[in-house]
Amino acid sequence: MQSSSEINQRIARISAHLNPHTIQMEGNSVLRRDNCRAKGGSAGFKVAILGAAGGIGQPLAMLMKMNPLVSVLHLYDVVNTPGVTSDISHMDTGAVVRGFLGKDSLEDALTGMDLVIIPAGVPRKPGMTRDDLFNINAGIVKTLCEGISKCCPRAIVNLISNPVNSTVPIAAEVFKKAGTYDPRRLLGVTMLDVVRANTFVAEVLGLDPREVDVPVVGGHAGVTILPLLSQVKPSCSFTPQEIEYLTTRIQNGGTEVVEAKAGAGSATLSMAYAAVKFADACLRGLRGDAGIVECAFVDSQVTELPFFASKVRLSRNGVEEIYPLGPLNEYERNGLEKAKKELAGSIDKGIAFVRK
Ligand SMILES: NC(=O)c1ccc[n+]([C@@H]2O[C@H](COP(=O)([O-])OP(=O)(O)OC[C@H]3O[C@@H](n4cnc5c(N)ncnc54)[C@H](O)[C@@H]3O)[C@@H](O)[C@H]2O)c1
Ligand SMILES: O=C(O)C[C@H](O)C(=O)O
Repeated sequence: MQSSSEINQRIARISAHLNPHTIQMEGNSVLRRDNCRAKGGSAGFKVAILGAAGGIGQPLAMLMKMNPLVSVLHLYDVVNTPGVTSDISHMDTGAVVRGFLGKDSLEDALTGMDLVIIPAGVPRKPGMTRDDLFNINAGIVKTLCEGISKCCPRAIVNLISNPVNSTVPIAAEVFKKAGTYDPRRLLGVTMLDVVRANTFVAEVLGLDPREVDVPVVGGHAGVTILPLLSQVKPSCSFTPQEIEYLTTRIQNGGTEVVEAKAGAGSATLSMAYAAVKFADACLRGLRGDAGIVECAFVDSQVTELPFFASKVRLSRNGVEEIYPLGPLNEYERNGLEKAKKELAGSIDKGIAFVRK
């Protein structure tokens, strides 16, 4: 026979399951939020994913749960987080997973985080540009960044939501307004452009993509995506036709996926892969590993524009060093001028959105 206190405990556990606002799911145990134990938690960093129930968010959450550098994983969305959290929390890896549903739980989701990854917002449909997402996603990113300023102002922020060329300036303005802006800690994620460039270049060269390193600079939309094919490692050369083919394919990689998905969204799986590769680099930087270099869209003085994507070295503080573009050939110099012209407008639009 069970005692009444045992029965009460069981009822509390069942009601915690049923009320998505009050549950926390930790490893294999489900506990009320006001009575939590970090059971099974390993030493590591606390990471929040905002938009965790989406097309990118779900595989990203799964891959971050597999990352040994993560001790606590917070999954926040305005829909469906209880199901995603329950599902992912059954994985027998070290990270403790907690789900947060709806805007009232944003502050709890963010408090104490070391890294916040943001794939929240609407994706493109065929015929749309990334800028067509501005009207909806600008407001979403602004609200989420206000929460970050308040609850985890020293967290590293990886911003995925499009248009990245405008959402990163929006985030910077929100942080400036709150007095919490540290340019080293805000990074627009352009890793998917690098991942695509490595893949497409490897195909042309007949190499394993893991052996190829293509710097991609500028921004994350159309002509602002500028692969520097003259700086590919291992050192190689391309015909003018190959350069034209590769540049166009890398710049249109996102559109290629949007069209293939025919209305069902944009890149999610390759993006989750790229986001985890980038987040892992940020976490290794936070841990103090040396020589972590990746491309990212950051507050920059590499050009006359206030934000620009180029190679950056990551450290305990986020972006420790921003590398210059290096020698460009004529094709790349022309590409750079086109990229800067379009980028300038997108950056201004983001800044104006917050200052208005
Ligand atoms: N940077 C890149 O390289 C890159 C690559 C692919 C997609 N993206 C962008 O990432 C974003 C997400 O794409 P997706 O395919 O995952 O879209 P999706 O619609 O599948 O998922 C988005 C998620 O965001 C959530 N969301 C909406 N408003 C929110 C809010 N206020 N707070 C928290 N969550 C909120 C939705 O509920 C949904 O679960 C899009 O803007 C897309 O363009 C960027
Ligand atoms: O193309 C998109 O709209 C999504 C993303 O920016 C991508 O490059 O795949």
